Amino acid sequence: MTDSRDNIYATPREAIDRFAFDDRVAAVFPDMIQRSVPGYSTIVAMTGVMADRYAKAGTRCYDLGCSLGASSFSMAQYLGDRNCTIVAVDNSEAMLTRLTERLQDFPVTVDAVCADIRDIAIENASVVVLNFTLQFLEPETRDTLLDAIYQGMVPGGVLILSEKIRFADDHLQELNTDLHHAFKKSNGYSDLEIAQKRSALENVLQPETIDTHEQRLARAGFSSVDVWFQCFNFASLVAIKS
Ligand SMILES: Nc1ncnc2c1ncn2[C@@H]1O[C@H](C[S@+](CC[C@H]([NH3+])C(=O)[O-])CC(=O)[O-])[C@@H](O)[C@H]1O
Ligand SMILES: O=C(O)C(=O)Cc1ccccc1
Repeated sequence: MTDSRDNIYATPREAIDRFAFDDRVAAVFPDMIQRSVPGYSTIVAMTGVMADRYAKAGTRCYDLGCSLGASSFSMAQYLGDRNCTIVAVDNSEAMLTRLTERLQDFPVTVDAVCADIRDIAIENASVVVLNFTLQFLEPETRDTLLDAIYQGMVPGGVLILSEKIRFADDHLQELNTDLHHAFKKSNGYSDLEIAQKRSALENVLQPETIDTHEQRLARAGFSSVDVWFQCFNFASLVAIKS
């Protein structure tokens, strides 16, 4: 299957609707995320490498906010012969429908669940992946989710948390926002597309600082926390439950 090119924001609009993971977005999602998130393919590929190290036989590996399952597919490459269940969760029906189609010819079983990640039980987890999902939750609900994830993990398990981040320092915030836009331009997005999508994401994607993430992870109980990847205003953290 060839992926369709994202031109959702290419033509001028009178009013910009709030960004939503609807059918139009799901149809172009692989192209959209690849051209919008610096380091996306590295983060997805290393999610598999880390799952290989941490996934314990007989446990579950959760992909929370899985979209079309990129992180699940990456983990499955390594866990094929291990007795692990991959649970992929997303509350967008458009994403889940497409994910289910993709799973038809896939040799590894992935349980695809259409639900809000705040409403599911997280149990017996050795790997939990939150790749660019927490940023879409209302900030006041993030602590409770992280607490539930920690409680549902086995000792020695890993959480991979990837996010768009903001900077407390105004100069760094401006610099990294500009560099991110330059990255998008170099990938073929016009100034209009960048500006219109930025409006659509206003109050929908709410980035936090790395400090805020690290403090929340520590409060939840994670013992070792590290930023293992960062490019401009995108970062990925690893957190271990001891
Ligand atoms: N409350 C929620 N419950 C469930 N899903 C949610 C919720 N809120 C948002 N989502 C889902 O989280 C996903 C975020 S995209 C993840 C990319 C993927 N991880 C990837 O590595 O390719 C990141 C991005 O678009 O920047 C979407 O599919 C939403 O429907
Ligand atoms: O495109 C952007 O500006 C982003 O911040 C990343 C993104 C990628 C895919 C969907 C929503 C946001």
